[in-house]
Amino acid sequence: MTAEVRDVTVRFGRRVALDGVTVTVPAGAVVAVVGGDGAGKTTLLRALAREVAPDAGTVTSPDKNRMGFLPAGPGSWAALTVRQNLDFVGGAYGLKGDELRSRRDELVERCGLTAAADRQASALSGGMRRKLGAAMAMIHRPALVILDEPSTGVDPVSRIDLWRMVSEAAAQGSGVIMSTTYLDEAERAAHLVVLEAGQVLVQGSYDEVRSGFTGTVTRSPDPVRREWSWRRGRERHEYWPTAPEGTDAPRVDPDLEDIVIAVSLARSMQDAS
Ligand SMILES: Nc1ncnc2c1ncn2[C@@H]1O[C@H](COP(=O)(O)OP(=O)(O)OP(=O)(O)O)[C@@H](O)[C@H]1O
Repeated sequence: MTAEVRDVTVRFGRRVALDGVTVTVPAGAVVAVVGGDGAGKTTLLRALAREVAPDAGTVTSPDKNRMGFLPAGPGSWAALTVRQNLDFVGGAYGLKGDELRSRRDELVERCGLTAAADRQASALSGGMRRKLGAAMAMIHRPALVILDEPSTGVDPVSRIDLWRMVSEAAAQGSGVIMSTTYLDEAERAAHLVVLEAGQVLVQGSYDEVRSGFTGTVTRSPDPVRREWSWRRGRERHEYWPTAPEGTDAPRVDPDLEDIVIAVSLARSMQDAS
């Protein structure tokens, strides 16, 4: 195990950002954290990076110099070029000379920024800047890589670069935890954690999450209970915690998006009742 939060609660004033959350990041694995706005993703990552102290529970993570953290903000210095940003953080982590240069050049190439290597970070697109920030978090091959929405704003082709970097870091033994709003991306992770309102709704491998899902999802242009339905393409999907009633709409094999929405709907209906 590389890092873990166990029964962690974090409060900001009266707001509970994390409520009894337990998540483990194994060495060599990628853990994806998904959840809506305000679900607690950033707080979970900041707790692991030891930027927020828990009000209850325990956080186990490596020393600061064995972690790499891409925060929710820009994650790089606007006035420095791509190469200078990487040199600066690499140097801060003790890399120097040829080792630093070759690791920097490798990462510049991996994240598709070779043509932009001498451009200031302020002149990069939002997506390029996220990739640079992710590269900066990995330059020293840390035991734990923490990435807060590295792929937000990154185009679909560049997301492949980013995913390759993340997979390589895990293949070399780092534990990686990243938040993402893209559920297809989360499906690729070894382990996924779905947060809502500071609590873990479900977690496990994609197969575990799928096999633990109960109920039925149907599809039709006209759902029977609109409040239990959501748009998917031209139709709507509808969740039935037990068997469907009053419809012979075809069933669908739910993907992660269906599962996350269905489980959140069930939770919010339960809270409302
Ligand atoms: N520094 C803070 N001070 C006060 N409240 C905070 C602070 N940080 C987070 N919160 C609150 O804690 C809750 C969880 O926030 P967090 O940023 O962890 O969620 P998130 O899942 O990352 O959301 P988003 O995707 O919108 O960033 C929210 O209600 C948020 O308003």
